[in-house]
Amino acid sequence: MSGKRQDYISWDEYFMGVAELSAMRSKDPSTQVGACIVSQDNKILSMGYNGFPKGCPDDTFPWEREGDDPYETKYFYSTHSELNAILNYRGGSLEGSKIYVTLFPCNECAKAIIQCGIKTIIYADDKYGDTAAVRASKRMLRSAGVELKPYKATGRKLEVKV
Ligand SMILES: O=c1ccn([C@H]2C[C@H](O)[C@@H](COP(=O)(O)O)O2)c(=O)[nH]1
Ligand SMILES: [Zn+2]
Repeated sequence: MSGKRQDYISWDEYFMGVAELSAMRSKDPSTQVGACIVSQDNKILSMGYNGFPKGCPDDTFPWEREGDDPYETKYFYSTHSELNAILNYRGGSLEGSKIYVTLFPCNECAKAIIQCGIKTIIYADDKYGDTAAVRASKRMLRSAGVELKPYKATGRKLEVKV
């Protein structure tokens, strides 16, 4: 046999795969989200997943979605995957980069994405697409000229042995 392998994964499969793998680090019992920021020349710049900030332990802060008191729900505390990926970056500017996300970014993440100069979003799931938060997100992103690309799933199962 000669020549290169033919069944290697595509760039999109690679980066969405990294976003999916990042999501597997999330402790959120209902929705695990992962993000992978990539340069224009396909270098991985940063990654993130949804979770509580440093110093806010996973075992003492609440993971509940609902409750009489919002103080005891996760929403006040969880840092979204996209924001974590942006904040995790230590290299300078993210201007012109792309972000692969397993879930379409909310309005707060959209603001951060726009302001740090990310120009393309490749997203897998859009399960909250009908909510005001995601509609507002799309409104801002479109207005700011950020390209929104649904990820075209290939159905390939990526297996890693660890
Ligand atoms: O843009 C987003 C939107 C949401 N997330 C995180 C925040 C939460 O941890 C979960 C959503 O939980 P639900 O139980 O599905 O409401 O997803 C994010 O990381 N990025
Ligand atoms: Zn968000």
